Amino acid sequence: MAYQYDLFVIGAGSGGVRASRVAASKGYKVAVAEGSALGGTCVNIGCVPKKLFVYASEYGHGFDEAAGFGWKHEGVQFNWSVLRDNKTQEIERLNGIYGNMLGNAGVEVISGFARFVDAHTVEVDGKTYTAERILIAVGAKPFIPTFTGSDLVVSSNEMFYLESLPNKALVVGGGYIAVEFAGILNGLGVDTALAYRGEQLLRGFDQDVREFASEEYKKSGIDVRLNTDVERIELADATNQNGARIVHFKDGRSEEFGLILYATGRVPNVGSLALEKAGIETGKNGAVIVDNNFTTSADSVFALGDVTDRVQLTPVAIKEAMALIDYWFEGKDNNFDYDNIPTAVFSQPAIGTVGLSEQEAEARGIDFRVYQTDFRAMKHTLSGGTSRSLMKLLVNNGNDKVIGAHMVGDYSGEIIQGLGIAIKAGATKADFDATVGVHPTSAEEFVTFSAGSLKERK
Ligand SMILES: Cc1cc2nc3c(=O)[nH]c(=O)nc-3n(C[C@H](O)[C@H](O)[C@H](O)COP(=O)(O)OP(=O)(O)OC[C@H]3O[C@@H](n4cnc5c(N)ncnc54)[C@H](O)[C@@H]3O)c2cc1C
Ligand SMILES: NC(=O)c1ccc[n+]([C@@H]2O[C@H](COP(=O)([O-])OP(=O)(O)OC[C@H]3O[C@@H](n4cnc5c(N)ncnc54)[C@H](O)[C@@H]3O)[C@@H](O)[C@H]2O)c1
Repeated sequence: MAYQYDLFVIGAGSGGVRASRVAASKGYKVAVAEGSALGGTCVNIGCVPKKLFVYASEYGHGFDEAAGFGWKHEGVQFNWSVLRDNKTQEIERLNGIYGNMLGNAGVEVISGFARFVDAHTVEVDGKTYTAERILIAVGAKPFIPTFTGSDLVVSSNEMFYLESLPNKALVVGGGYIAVEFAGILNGLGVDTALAYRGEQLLRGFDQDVREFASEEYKKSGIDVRLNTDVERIELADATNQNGARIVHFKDGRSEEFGLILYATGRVPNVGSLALEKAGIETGKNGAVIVDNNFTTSADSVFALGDVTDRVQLTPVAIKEAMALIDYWFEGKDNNFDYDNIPTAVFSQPAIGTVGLSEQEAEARGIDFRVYQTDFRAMKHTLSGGTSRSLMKLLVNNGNDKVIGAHMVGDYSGEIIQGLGIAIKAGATKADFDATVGVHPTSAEEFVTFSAGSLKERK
């Protein structure tokens, strides 16, 4: 049977854009349907605008820190609408670049939300399209638990377009988005509380990193409240939908906030796809189940990125797209390696991490040692700031290979990328020791760890 397209991609986000662009450049006839803005979550309501907000909020501390270096600042003011609108302008510029990139590659962009008709056919706004292969790259959407007053909170989606900044905000959650936005709000001068229902923030990260980061967030001015859960929320004035909210916590306390952000996870965005029409199986939270070649239970349908709910990161979605391209064009069987993915949390201070945490290494039964240090970064000797940095290296005693690197402190995200290469390449502690440090930096600590920094493990 002749199909209209070799490939129809649903969703022009991180994974979908890469897959459609490269497939088209290799000769496939490709269409991509996008119901919202080109570039997906990362470009529009994720990584990029978030990082711009982080830069903006870092100035908040920067002005104070500059005094110790001789700068005098008076009458410094922050204007939210300038930041928000400049950010939106930049994002629109990027949307245009994505449109050009797809157009230049020969990809047909179809505006609208797609849904399945069968395993080779999709429908967008009443029009049907057939394709030999269909790729689901629809990403994820915020999950907010349902409770009394849950309609009075916002998700990260809305944070990028707020009419105004509140005086006082509550962020609920303990993952990437919660700590990043708590840092942004705090840096922009909002009185910020971060409430997490568990014992410690950032589940899944190294325990020392979690504890250290949590303390640093407190020092930076965030009111971190652990073991804190919300019971219900109501309007302070029932006639003012946009006014203050009263949060009733489960411990009986109540408090007023101008804004409540729920950052309680993201779930696959499959609701309107009619996956059952194509016989596509889903798992927990609706995640599309795929095999190691990103093939769903329907042979002609593939899925990657956040919709598969494995590792929700842009570079992972992009690498998965490239692996799928290799499978389609080179017949290469995939064994995508989800180990040793470097990642950064753009909180303030930032966290960079790659490889195993101490707890993961223990769970795997590895015989390993840990080098660890924490110190006041040179900048803060004059800034008056009390923040400290943490660095940690895990080394396998069996073969001397570095199996994990973790950092909390300025530039962690930048520093961890290089360490990711070293660990991926199988570098040993001896390789790290043989590397000349860059002085004076924080990063040089990673190549100067000596026996004196060995951590006593229980
Ligand atoms: C606030 C925030 C900050 C983040 N920061 C980072 C970061 O710093 N670093 C990082 O690596 N990752 C970050 N992420 C995660 C990153 O954005 C995602 O992992 C990444 O975008 C996933 O790519 P994807 O291709 O799977 O989906 P997406 O980029 O989400 O793209 C999916 C696209 O599909 C479209 N779509 C959905 N349904 C349909 C349909 N039926 N028809 C047509 N189109 C449809 C959507 O509109 C969207 O454009 C962040 C996420 C958030 C929310
Ligand atoms: N810098 C980055 O690379 C970056 C930044 C943002 C997001 N992301 C990606 O997006 C994903 C989603 O981010 P996220 O922060 O929304 O999710 P997350 O899974 O990292 O964190 C969700 C948090 O919400 C808590 N939670 C869940 N249900 C709850 C409930 N009912 N009540 C209270 N708390 C609840 C969880 O315990 C957890 O702490 C991340 O896992 C990450 O992969 C990456």
